[in-house]
Amino acid sequence: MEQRITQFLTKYVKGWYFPEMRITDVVEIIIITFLVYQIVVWIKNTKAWMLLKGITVLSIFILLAFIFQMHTILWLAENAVTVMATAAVVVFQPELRRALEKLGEKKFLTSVVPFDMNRESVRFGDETIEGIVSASFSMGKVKTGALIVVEQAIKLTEYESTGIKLDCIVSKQVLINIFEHNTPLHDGAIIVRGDRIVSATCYLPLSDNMGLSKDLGTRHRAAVGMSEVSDALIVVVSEETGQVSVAQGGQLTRGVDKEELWKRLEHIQNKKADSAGILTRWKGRLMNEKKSDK
Ligand SMILES: Nc1ncnc2c1ncn2[C@@H]1O[C@H](COP(=O)(O)OP(=O)(O)OP(=O)(O)O)[C@@H](O)[C@H]1O
Repeated sequence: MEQRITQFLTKYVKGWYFPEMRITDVVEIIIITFLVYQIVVWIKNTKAWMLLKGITVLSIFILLAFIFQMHTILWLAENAVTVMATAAVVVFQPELRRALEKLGEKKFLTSVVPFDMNRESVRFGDETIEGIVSASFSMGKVKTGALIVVEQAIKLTEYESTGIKLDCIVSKQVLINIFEHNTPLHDGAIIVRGDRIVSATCYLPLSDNMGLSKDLGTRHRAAVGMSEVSDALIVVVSEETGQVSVAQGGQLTRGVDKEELWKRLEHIQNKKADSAGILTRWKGRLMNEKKSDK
């Protein structure tokens, strides 16, 4: 294979210099390309994008200082590097944690190392999707605000504990009832794990993403914040406009329609839930719990 590549190159691209290439070099290039791409996507989707812009401006400034031999500025820059690197790690701790968690989620890792062999094949049923979609749009019609967090692989126990514990099957009626104005559970977010609502009135972390539209209030900021620190999909219904939006991976898609929301939920539906979850908590329907009327 390697010989054939070399022969081809020497035959058709004469006069060019090609260092000897082994298969491992090709694999290495592919891995590095993939890593660089992932880092660029990560930077683009987090506040690291702002940092990158700042670093670029600073680098240009230092380059100018170097060209014009401004020794004091160069000395300051040299000594500030370690402090700035430490500060960046502290500031970007949530993003770095999220990036490492994401690495652990990757399918290739689980296919190489079978960590969880007894996994469920479906995270939640179609009735749950139906319940979330129809409740969201019904609430949107009458401008009832709602915040629904659909948990994925990363367990949201720390956020669950900020709210009131629940244990009931997701249905359109239950969701509408929870978010009804002036009821004890309407404030904050609910967390959906599998087919069940496990907590209501939960407090979510607010995003400090400067790029978010200024007309968005704390409900939408909380949705984006939650999606920055976890892999959850968050459905937001605006009390002001009745619009249904979806936050995932730090990105907010505003004004989705029924089909789009259904597709987004369906996309995460078939990602497998981990076996530990199955052992410690039941997420599906109990024998005597019937499907709700739609
Ligand atoms: N950190 C949070 N965690 C969970 N829920 C929150 C959080 N912050 C605000 N909320 C919810 O959002 C409501 C306030 O929404 P606000 O009007 O500020 O946001 P908004 O994004 O403009 O949404 P809307 O379009 O519905 O008005 C609160 O009553 C509360 O239910």
